[in-house]
Amino acid sequence: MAVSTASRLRVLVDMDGVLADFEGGVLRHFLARYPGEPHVELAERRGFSGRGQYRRLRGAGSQPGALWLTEVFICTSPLMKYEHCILEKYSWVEKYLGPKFVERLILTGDKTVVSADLLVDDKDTIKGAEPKPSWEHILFTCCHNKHLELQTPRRRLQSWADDWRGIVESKRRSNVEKECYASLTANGN
Ligand SMILES: Cc1cn([C@H]2C[C@H](OP(=O)(O)O)[C@@H](CO)O2)c(=O)[nH]c1=O
Ligand SMILES: [Mg+2]
Repeated sequence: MAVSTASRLRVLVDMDGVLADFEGGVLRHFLARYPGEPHVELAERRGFSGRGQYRRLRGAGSQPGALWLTEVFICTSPLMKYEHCILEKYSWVEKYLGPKFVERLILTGDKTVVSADLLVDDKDTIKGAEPKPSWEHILFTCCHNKHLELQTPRRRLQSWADDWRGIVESKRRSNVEKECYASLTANGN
């Protein structure tokens, strides 16, 4: 049976804050390096930039999810100070997800130009050169974004225990419906 292209789904999965416990790692590192210093508990984190919140305070790992989606790529941005982080990201993916996923690792400073159906990402606002990215952004809940109220129709994935299959399947259904509608209107029906 021929499979329509609309039923094939490409999902981009962010790395820090979604697959890797970025916030927990930063806090553990901070506590080890600056014992006794004021710090921000994960329950108190607000806003994407931890650095900003620490600045204000001073007056100034891992949780790989079970992924068996249609076509999954890891889509991650390197830090501006990229010397170590690029190698570390590749090593992390190989260690926790295996060599097959190394081939599916996309490092980009601009996720809006990557083409996919879904992007699961903990950053609340994702901007770039493409004003209308092809993907729907699914906000992955993280300590820094859990208090944000999303405007309809934006959707969240609370954790990997949440219903990611439901999100993937609803996207697939909507793609198939769009394709059917397009072919009906193209045929003058
Ligand atoms: C500075 C900063 C970076 N990051 C992550 C996001 C990017 O990875 P990712 O795209 O995998 O989420 C990377 C570069 O900014 O570091 C945070 O998650 N929080 C921060 O405060
Ligand atoms: Mg992230």
